Amino acid sequence: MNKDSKIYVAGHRGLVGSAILKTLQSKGYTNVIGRTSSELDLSNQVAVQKFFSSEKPEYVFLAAAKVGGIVANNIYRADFIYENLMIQNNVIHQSYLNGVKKLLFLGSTCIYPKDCPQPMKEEYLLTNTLEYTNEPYAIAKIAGIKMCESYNLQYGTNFISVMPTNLYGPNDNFDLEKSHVLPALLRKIHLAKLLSENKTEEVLKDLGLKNLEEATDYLSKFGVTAHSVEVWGSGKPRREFLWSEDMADACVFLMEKGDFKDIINSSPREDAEGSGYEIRNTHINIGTGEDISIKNLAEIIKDIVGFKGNLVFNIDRPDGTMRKLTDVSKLNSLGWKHKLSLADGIENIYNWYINK
Ligand SMILES: NC(=O)C1=CN([C@@H]2O[C@H](COP(=O)(O)OP(=O)(O)OC[C@H]3O[C@@H](n4cnc5c(N)ncnc54)[C@H](OP(=O)(O)O)[C@@H]3O)[C@@H](O)[C@H]2O)C=CC1
Ligand SMILES: C[C@H]1O[C@H](OP(=O)(O)OP(=O)(O)OC[C@H]2O[C@@H](n3cnc4c(=O)[nH]c(N)nc43)[C@H](O)[C@@H]2O)[C@@H](O)[C@@H](O)C1=O
Repeated sequence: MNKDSKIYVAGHRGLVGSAILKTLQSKGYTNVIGRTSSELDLSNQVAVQKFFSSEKPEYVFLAAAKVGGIVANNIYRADFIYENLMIQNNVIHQSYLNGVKKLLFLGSTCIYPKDCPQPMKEEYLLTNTLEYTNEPYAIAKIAGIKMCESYNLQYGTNFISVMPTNLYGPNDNFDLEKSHVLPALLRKIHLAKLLSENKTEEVLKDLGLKNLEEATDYLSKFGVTAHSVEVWGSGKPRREFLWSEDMADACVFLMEKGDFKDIINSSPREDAEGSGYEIRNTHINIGTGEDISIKNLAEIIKDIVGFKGNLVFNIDRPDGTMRKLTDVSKLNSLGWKHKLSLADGIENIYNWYINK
């Protein structure tokens, strides 16, 4: 990518897209474009066709998607598979038709089997059954990986798929029901602390409500009181967390590196001799290679926020996959490693949240 190359960041207001935009701008890229979902609905084939043929981006970061935590994935199953397939089909296909030089597709580590050997290597894709709570989303992401691979093989495109671990950072979704664990726990524990200190005005401001009774009623649905905070599941599942700006740095690093073939270790497939299908690994993991139990995560957040009450584990809520630790040796061997520790990241995001 040259500093004046036309770069389209799809989903530039989201957690990852906003971090990619910031990283590109700080590195001196001057021709970065974005569209909100109301300006350009990426699930609309005609609108995406018009956008690509008029704007002709040279590079594409595909960070627009229907995203949510375990419960959102489990409830809105149709929306997660439909919207993600539509968005990625439109953007990947138009990128091919319009001669995009390089595209980076963001998948997720939920593409790996539910009981995957740990740490999860790239080659474990499609070796066993998926976790049920996010199966529709994972199937859409696998379709995206296979789409990039297939276009590379058939049309000689330069499309890379990356599989990030659980991410967090500025511009995350803090909805108490639909968000991921880290922003949800941070907000719940923060609100419980405010309740315990009788900071009514701040509680109402955070929730956008008018009276304390309404607020306590609402918070009780999420197990948030002045004395305790509900944590979903058993607390035993382990997750790996990466700061969104480290994620963005890895994405830009990979886009600045050579062709996808230089990045994704190519080696002949044993089962594809003579077919022309010669790329074994289709994607690359992005993570820290370190994980933590949800119970420990909640305790760290509690310490950082300064809440003195209890954590209550609600086993009527799903645990999901018990462990999904990424093997990041491929990414590390290319020369990239994450910078921010989880404790520093939680401090950062808590400061961001209370000052936003
Ligand atoms: N968050 C995480 O922990 C993880 C995320 N990922 C992947 O990373 C990528 C980015 O996720 P994240 O930043 O967290 O998601 P966010 O929900 O924060 O942002 C997604 C963005 O996508 C845009 N978008 C959604 N639907 C449409 C549409 N129909 N048309 C146009 N734009 C649309 C939204 O735009 P607007 O704001 O304008 O409405 C939004 O800004 C996704 O592919 C996700 O699957 C992977 C692993 C973990
Ligand atoms: C990134 C990844 O994110 C999703 O998968 P997930 O990792 O299971 O998502 P999660 O962050 O929502 O939960 C992680 C763990 O944490 C527990 N947990 C405790 N208390 C809360 C809580 O208050 N909220 C949430 N959301 N989870 C909680 C929760 O029960 C689970 O055991 C995919 O659907 C898919 O989107 C995907 O790719």
